[in-house]
Amino acid sequence: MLQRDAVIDVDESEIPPIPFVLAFNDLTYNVTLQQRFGLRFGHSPAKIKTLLNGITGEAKEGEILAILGASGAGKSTLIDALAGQIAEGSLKGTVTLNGEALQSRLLRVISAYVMQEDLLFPMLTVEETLMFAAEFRLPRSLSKSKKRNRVETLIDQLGLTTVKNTVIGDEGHRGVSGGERRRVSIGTDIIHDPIVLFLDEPTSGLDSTSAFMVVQVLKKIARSGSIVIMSIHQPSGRIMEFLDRVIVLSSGQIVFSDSPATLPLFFSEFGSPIPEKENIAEFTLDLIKDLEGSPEGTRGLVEFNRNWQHRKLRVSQEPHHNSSSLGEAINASISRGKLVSTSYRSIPSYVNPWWVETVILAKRYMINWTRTPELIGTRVFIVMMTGFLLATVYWKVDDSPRGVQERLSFFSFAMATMFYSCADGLPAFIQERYIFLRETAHNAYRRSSYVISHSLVTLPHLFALSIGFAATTFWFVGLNGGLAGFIYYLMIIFASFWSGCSFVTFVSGVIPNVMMSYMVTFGYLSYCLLFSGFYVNRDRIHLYWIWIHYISLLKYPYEAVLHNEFDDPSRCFVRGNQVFDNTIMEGVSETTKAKLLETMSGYLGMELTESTCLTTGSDLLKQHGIEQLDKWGCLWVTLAWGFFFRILFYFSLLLGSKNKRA
Ligand SMILES: Nc1ncnc2c1ncn2[C@@H]1O[C@H](COP(=O)(O)OP(=O)(O)OP(=O)(O)O)[C@@H](O)[C@H]1O
Repeated sequence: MLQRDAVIDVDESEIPPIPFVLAFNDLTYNVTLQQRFGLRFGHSPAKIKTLLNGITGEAKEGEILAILGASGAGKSTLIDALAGQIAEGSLKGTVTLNGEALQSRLLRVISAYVMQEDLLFPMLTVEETLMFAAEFRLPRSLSKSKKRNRVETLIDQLGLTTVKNTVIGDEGHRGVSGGERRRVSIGTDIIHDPIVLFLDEPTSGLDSTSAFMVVQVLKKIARSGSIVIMSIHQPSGRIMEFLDRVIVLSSGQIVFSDSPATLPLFFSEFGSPIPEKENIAEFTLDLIKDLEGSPEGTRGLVEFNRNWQHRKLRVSQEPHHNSSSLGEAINASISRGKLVSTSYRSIPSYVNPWWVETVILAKRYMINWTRTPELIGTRVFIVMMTGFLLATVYWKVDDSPRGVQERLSFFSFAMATMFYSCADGLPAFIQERYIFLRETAHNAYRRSSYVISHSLVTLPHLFALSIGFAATTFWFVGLNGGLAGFIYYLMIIFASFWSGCSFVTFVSGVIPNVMMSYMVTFGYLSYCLLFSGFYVNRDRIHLYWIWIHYISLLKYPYEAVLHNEFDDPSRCFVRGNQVFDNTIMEGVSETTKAKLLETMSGYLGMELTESTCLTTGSDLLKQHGIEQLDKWGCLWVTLAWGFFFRILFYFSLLLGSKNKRA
């Protein structure tokens, strides 16, 4: 239940603000370094590396707490520790919000974590991107118009009004600028108006103006009643002015923790005054680097900071903020218009039922997909071009022994086309996988909804491709079975597309690297082709490789089309006349021919004439070892492979998205 609209008329000045205070005490995080296998004998003791060492501090509502430090100082680790991204048990110390320990379920509702990468659908506009985020994260009870209002407010807050109808863009499509993209990315994470916002280097990769604008937006967000905690590498002087508190880290230890305005005094008392006109952040980081290189290290500075903190505590008259409970603070903040449900403790894990999630996901996919006509066009072109080539190369194949051979090779190539043409989806699947990881990290939707919607949206497209390919090849190649044969041929092509694309989707779920997934896909599909039964008959495959024959995705559709082609008992492929026309009989005397005819008739148990059928379609199927499954069995198994890989895809997403640090 969302409260903003119910309390919109409350006079905010009447409600005493109860600030949120996030406190962390003595955070310590150690990791055991992996020992490499070497040539040394005996056990070498496991090495422990301390990434965070006794970190204590606090962050308050309305303020930005920035974590500074050189590369490797532990900034991201500290953000992860505060954001609950380190598995329980590995992190020592406490993190509390107004005195209450932050459980991961509570964190998921009241916080947001903005990662460094901007993982967004490239062909959606800024407004659409935020609207979909609203559909996933705002309660279902909230009307569409209220969700739209929230998006409009956010667009305004993020300074994106002028580009709200511009697409995000990528390498191949012009879109919003890098700074704007970063702000959209932040927007998708804060759509639910979080109390605590964590950002890992939100300004990295941006020019100074864009970085400044991002921090300006963060300041606005903090002022609207949130705690903003971010890591930042080297802030400019202008950005430093926006920061309320700064924690400077060196090798996982705090070397400074206070308002940035006190940095000059701090360093002056430490004995290293900051020269005038020097960038404070740059000076700080350079000094730390120098100290880290000295034999003493930063020990002196750590100690000096500890004394500085004690002195400050003694002098400070500030009342302690943790006096009000989290519940009181949240109620007060809801009254002031914060978009948090009063039932935040019992909020369901997902805001929508699975079928709504499936529909929203499908809609988003379709919008993004239909805006990349070049990708759709390339795939259609490749499939249709292959169909056209096959139709012309195998034009009206006859039933002679050579024609039979050509039919077999046509089927083998045609079925492999379905699988290879699915591989073009690999990069897109992999890119989308990262968006999926980001969104499911905060329970935007169920993994199962994603898998279902992903499967459903591909079906119409695969069906259209199947019709195109089947229509171009069936009649021109002269395949058997009339309309019923065509319908079956269409079904098996569709089933092949389905199983091939399911396999490719599964690979993209397991291997996040594009090149590696291409290699695995093509490697596996070439083994499928080799063991499909076309190159080597089943009865000629060695026993130790026979299992590949059975897991070959191509075996079943290949056998299916052969059944469709050769099952007809009225068709004959070798007649008696072909025996006599054969060049083997050239120069053979009529007496010998008559003798031979008599012997063969005796062998066959019937009179051999020129019209006697010597090889029927079922003989051909037997010769090629295709007798284990009938045509419908082959179709069902092909379809079942598709479902099997979709289920594996689901499990790969389930296991692959447990992304907390150990
Ligand atoms: N699982 C791990 N095992 C061993 N060392 C680790 C592990 N995770 C992080 N580290 C090390 O801990 C240190 C701190 O890492 P962290 O990513 O927090 O640094 P950072 O200050 O955010 O750096 P950057 O600005 O480059 O992102 C680094 O030296 C890193 O190599």
